Amino acid sequence: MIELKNVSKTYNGAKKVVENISLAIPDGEIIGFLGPNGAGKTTTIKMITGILECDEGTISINGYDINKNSIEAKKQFGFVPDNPNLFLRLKGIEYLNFMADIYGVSTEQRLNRIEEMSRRFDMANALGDQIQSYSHGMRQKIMVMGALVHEPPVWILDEPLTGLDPKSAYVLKEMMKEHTANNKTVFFSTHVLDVAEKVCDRVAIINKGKILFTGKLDEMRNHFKSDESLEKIFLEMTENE
Ligand SMILES: Nc1ncnc2c1ncn2[C@@H]1O[C@H](COP(=O)(O)OP(=O)(O)OP(=O)(O)O)[C@@H](O)[C@H]1O
Repeated sequence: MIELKNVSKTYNGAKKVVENISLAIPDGEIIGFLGPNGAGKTTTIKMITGILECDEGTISINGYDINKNSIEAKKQFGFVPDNPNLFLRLKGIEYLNFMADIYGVSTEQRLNRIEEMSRRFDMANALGDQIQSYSHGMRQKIMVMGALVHEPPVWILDEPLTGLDPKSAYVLKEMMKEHTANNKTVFFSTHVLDVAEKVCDRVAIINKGKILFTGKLDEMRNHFKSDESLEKIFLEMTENE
């Protein structure tokens, strides 16, 4: 469970790019964070994960405040950033062991977990190579594997499906479903409506830093039909596919 209460953020004291957001992201459902480019998705995710501090409001993850009890809060989640070009000089396996070390995963647990994820993502033969030799999709997959190696209850993923080949996207979607079937949390951002429609149980729609809608997808469609400004955003997100 992730809870945001009255969260706001400005960069350099300028206009608020996130304005008074309140959101409850429950367990047991895949929640899509949907909005056009520049809407404030990444900024919000950076505040949830403690990379940025919010100017106002509070954020908690499974009850731990990300700013007041940050270590406990950070143990609760795995985070996949939108840019997978990180730790490029490490070999895949070195990166996974590094992440497992940070989160105190035992040797036996990490072996099982790495074996399972590399089989599902078809990465077993690449783990001995440096990440800089990987394709974009492979870099994304190793980031996902690193984020999930400690089996966090809460998954936070920023545009995780962009650039993944169809098979890997399918695998990740299946993993998200399995995770929420175990009553855990999956929160991921996308600017592509089609992705949200294929994966999410519920969506939260953000535009210009404000939450415009939260609810189920069929409710969203009805909402779009009856609201001109939402319809415009809907079109923008469809065009971005
Ligand atoms: N470091 C920064 N300094 C100043 N403004 C920023 C900074 N980072 C983001 N912004 C601005 O904040 C707004 C929200 O950006 P953000 O990256 O959160 O949007 P987003 O919804 O994730 O977009 P995208 O889908 O393009 O990634 C944008 O107007 C962006 O230009």
